[in-house]
Amino acid sequence: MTTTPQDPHQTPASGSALPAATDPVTVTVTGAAGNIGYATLFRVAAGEMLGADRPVRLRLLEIPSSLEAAEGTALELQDGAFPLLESVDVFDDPVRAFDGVQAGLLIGSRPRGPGMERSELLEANGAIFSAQGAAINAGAAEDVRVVVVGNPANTNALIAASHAPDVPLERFTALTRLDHHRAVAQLALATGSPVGSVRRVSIWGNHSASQVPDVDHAEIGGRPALEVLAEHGRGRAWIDEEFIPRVARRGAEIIEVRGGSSVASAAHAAICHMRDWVRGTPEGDWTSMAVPSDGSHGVQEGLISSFPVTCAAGRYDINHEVKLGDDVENRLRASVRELAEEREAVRSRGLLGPRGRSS
Ligand SMILES: NC(=O)C1=CN([C@@H]2O[C@H](COP(=O)(O)OP(=O)(O)OC[C@H]3O[C@@H](n4cnc5c(N)ncnc54)[C@H](O)[C@@H]3O)[C@@H](O)[C@H]2O)C=CC1
Ligand SMILES: O=C([O-])CC(=O)C(=O)O
Repeated sequence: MTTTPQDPHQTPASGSALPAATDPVTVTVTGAAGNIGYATLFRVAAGEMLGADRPVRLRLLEIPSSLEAAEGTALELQDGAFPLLESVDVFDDPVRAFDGVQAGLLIGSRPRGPGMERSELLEANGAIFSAQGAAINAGAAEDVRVVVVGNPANTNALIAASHAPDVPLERFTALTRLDHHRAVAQLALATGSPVGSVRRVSIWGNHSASQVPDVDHAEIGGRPALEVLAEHGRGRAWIDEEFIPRVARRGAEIIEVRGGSSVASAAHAAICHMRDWVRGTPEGDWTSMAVPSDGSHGVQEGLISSFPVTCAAGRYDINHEVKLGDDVENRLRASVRELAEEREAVRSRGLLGPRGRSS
C-alpha cells in the first residue's frame, strides 16, 4: 500500500489508542462464509482496516452448516500470502471466536429479501446477538471495539451490548457508514463534483427507511452544499423528495436491481467504520456511526442511534457543533421513536440482557 499525503488514513492518527509498535490485533468476523464476510476478510488481511503496519489475527465465526465454507475461506486467506496475516482460526462457538477479540465485525445474520423492512429481521436475527454479546462479555480484550452490520443493525447492537455489562457501553456501535457513503455519492453526482470534495454530511437515527440524511452543514469543494446544489437547480424540494428517499431506500433499490442486498459496498463501509474509529477521521471532516446515545441531540440515552462523530486517539465523539435544522429534528424524532419501538419489541421477547432490562 502506498502512502500519499492526500490520504490521512495511511498513517495512524496521532495519539491513536493502538501502540505504534507492531503488536498484532485480534479481529473476529462473524458470518465469515457469507457474502459480506467474504468481501471483508481479504481487505482486513491486506491491512486496509487497521493499517499497513499492523499484523492481524483473524478469528472466523460461522454456524455449523457453513463451517466448511468458512474453512475454505481460511484456506484462501492462506493462499493470499498476506504479510500482515499472522493466523486464521475458524469456530462455530462464539465464546471461542470472541476470546481475546479487539475488533469485532458482527456481520453474520440473515439479509432481507424484496419487499421486507429490516426490522422484520428481528425475529430471525435478534437471538444471534444475545449469544454473541455474552461471548464478548466473557472473553473480549479490554480495548474491544464492536461494529454490528447484521440487520436491524442498531437494535442488534443494543441487544449485544445489553448482554455485555462488563464491557463499556460505548464500545458497541452499528453500521450507518454505508448510508453516509450513499449520501456523499448522491451529492457528488447531483452537482458533478468529485466525491472527495464532499464533506460534513451526517446520517442521524436508525439504519432504516426512517434514517435522516442531513446536508445542512455539508460542504462541496469547501462551499456550503446547499449553495452548490442551488446552482445546479436543486433546492429543498430535491432534498426532501429525491435525495433523502434515495439514500434512505437505497438498500431496497439494490435488492431490487441486483437481486440481493448490498455486499461489497457494505464490506467497504464496515472497514471504513472500524478504520476511522481506530485511526481517526480526516481533519476538518466527520463521519456517521450509530453509537449509544448519551442523550445528545435529544436522542434518548441508551438507544443506539446514528450521529455525526469525529474520531481521534482511538475514540469517537458525538459532534455537538452540528445543530439540527427543524426538518432534520422532526425526522430524527420519528426515527428515534422507531428505535424505541424496536427496543420494546426485543425487550418483550426477552432478548435484552442484564444491562438493558431496566433502561
Ligand atoms: N448495516 C448495513 O449497512 C448493512 C447490513 N447488512 C446486513 O448484513 C447481514 C449479512 O448479510 P450477507 O453477508 O449479505 O448475508 P449472507 O446470507 O450472505 O451471509 C450471512 C452469513 O451469516 C452466517 N450466520 C448466520 N447466523 C450466524 C451466527 N449465529 N453466527 C455466525 N454466523 C452466522 C450465515 O451462515 C451466513 O454465512 C444481513 O443481516 C444484512 O441485512 C447488509 C448490507 C448493509
Ligand atoms: O437494505 C438491506 O437490507 C441491506 C442494508 O442494510 C443496506 O443495503 O443498507
